[in-house]
Amino acid sequence: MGDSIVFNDVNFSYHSNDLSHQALKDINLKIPYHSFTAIVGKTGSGKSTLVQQINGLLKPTSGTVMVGNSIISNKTPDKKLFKLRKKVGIVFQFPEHQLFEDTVLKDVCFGPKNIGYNDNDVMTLAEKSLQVVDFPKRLYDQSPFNLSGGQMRRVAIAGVLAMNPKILILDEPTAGLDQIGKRSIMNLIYNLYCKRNLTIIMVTHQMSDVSDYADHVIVMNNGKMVKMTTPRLLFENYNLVLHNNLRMPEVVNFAYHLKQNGVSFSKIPLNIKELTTLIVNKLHR
Ligand SMILES: Nc1ncnc2c1ncn2[C@@H]1O[C@H](COP(=O)(O)OP(=O)(O)OP(=O)(O)O)[C@@H](O)[C@H]1O
Repeated sequence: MGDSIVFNDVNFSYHSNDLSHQALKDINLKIPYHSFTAIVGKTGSGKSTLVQQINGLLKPTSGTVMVGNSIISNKTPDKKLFKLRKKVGIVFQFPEHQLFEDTVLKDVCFGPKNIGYNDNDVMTLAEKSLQVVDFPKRLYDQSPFNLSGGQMRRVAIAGVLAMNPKILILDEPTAGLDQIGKRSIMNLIYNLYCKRNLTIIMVTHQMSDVSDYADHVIVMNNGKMVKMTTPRLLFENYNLVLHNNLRMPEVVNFAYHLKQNGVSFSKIPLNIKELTTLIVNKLHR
């Protein structure tokens, strides 16, 4: 059985002497092994801060995070986190921030080399990972900074996969991509989830991705976890959606998915009901 992730009373402040501005407040949650968990919430609600606690990039100001048997607290020495970082890979919100070598191939080799694989294994792992993300061989010697947004995302994902993580964290993996690019990256992530037995944790503003791929969803607001639930139950609790994450494209997606999931509009307050009906009609025109 693989590792689950447990947060026990986690608080976090970027300025340890100023507890009036906590980025995370009293977080208690459990993410099961081999689940696909989406994290949603308004800008600044603490999503990125939350996921960075899982591989110890940020350590809780108080409380603990458990990943399997590994424990992360503010007392955990950095050298103890090395093993954990092999197990938990993060693809950051801006992939260009994690690419720094002068060619794609060197970039993907960096991770496995850094964690101690020998040169032959490094090359095998890097090439295999680039194949898995469907990255064209003719571009291996290109600078990663000359690539399109979608290709850069693929290289960043390959770089993390080359370290054979068990848990893959993706912070807004489709931000800034067009619809085709978004769909293709999401298909790739979902394939990895199914074929590699990974546990996936994905920060997203795309409600349709929550409904299409996730089996659990965490709603954050102002540093607190408002709810951990299933996408289905989230859709049924429209007020929860409304108060935590309302942006126009999401209303469209939610209206559409409410309809698809056969959720009764009678559960929705009248003004929202009118709005969603209007949008759904527009969608099907
Ligand atoms: N490096 C930092 N130093 C100080 N404060 C920070 C830092 N990074 C984030 N914060 C603050 O912590 C809080 C949570 O930020 P976080 O980036 O986790 O939110 P988020 O939900 O991921 O937002 P977004 O959707 O915009 O990515 C915000 O108030 C933010 O301003």
